[in-house]
Amino acid sequence: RCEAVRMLLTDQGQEWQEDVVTVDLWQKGELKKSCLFGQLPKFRDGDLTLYQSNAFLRHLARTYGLYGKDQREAALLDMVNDGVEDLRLKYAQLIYQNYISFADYNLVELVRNHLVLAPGCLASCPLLAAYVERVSARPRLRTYLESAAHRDRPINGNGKQ
Ligand SMILES: N[C@@H](CCC(=O)N[C@@H](CS)C(=O)NCC(=O)O)C(=O)O
Repeated sequence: RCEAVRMLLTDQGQEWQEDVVTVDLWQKGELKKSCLFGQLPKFRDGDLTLYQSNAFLRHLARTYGLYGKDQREAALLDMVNDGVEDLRLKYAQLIYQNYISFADYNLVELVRNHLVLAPGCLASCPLLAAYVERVSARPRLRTYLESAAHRDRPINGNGKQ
């Protein structure tokens, strides 16, 4: 959420100071309570404090003459930036909520078969093991994988399972 701000400031030859918030500090809750919408990032320019990263960008755009030459251009730039925000929200959904494809089901199914035959086979592959765990833990999938329908279904047609 801050990277476009960093890019803008860098390209405009500006310097800034950052306070990096650790997950531990955030989880204590006090800072969250102090934030206007309960979220970071927070931006300070002199005595002006802002929340909402697009507001930071707009403020900096006004400061450094990056908001078009008149109201009409500013309106067009707002339109483009709102389009970028829509895309960012879809990106966030992909990364945080729906980061899986059909190939994941196919791979996890095959790796799980190996685990039935050789339960320790991923011992030296912690990343792969964690990935299989993560996909298998998706709520609907987990219920299915734990069901008798799945557990009792033979894996191999020749009985070698
Ligand atoms: N619309 C806000 C979104 C801010 C946001 O999503 N912040 C996240 C981190 S990127 C956050 O503070 N998450 C912690 C929480 O909600 O408790 C912006 O553009 O600044």
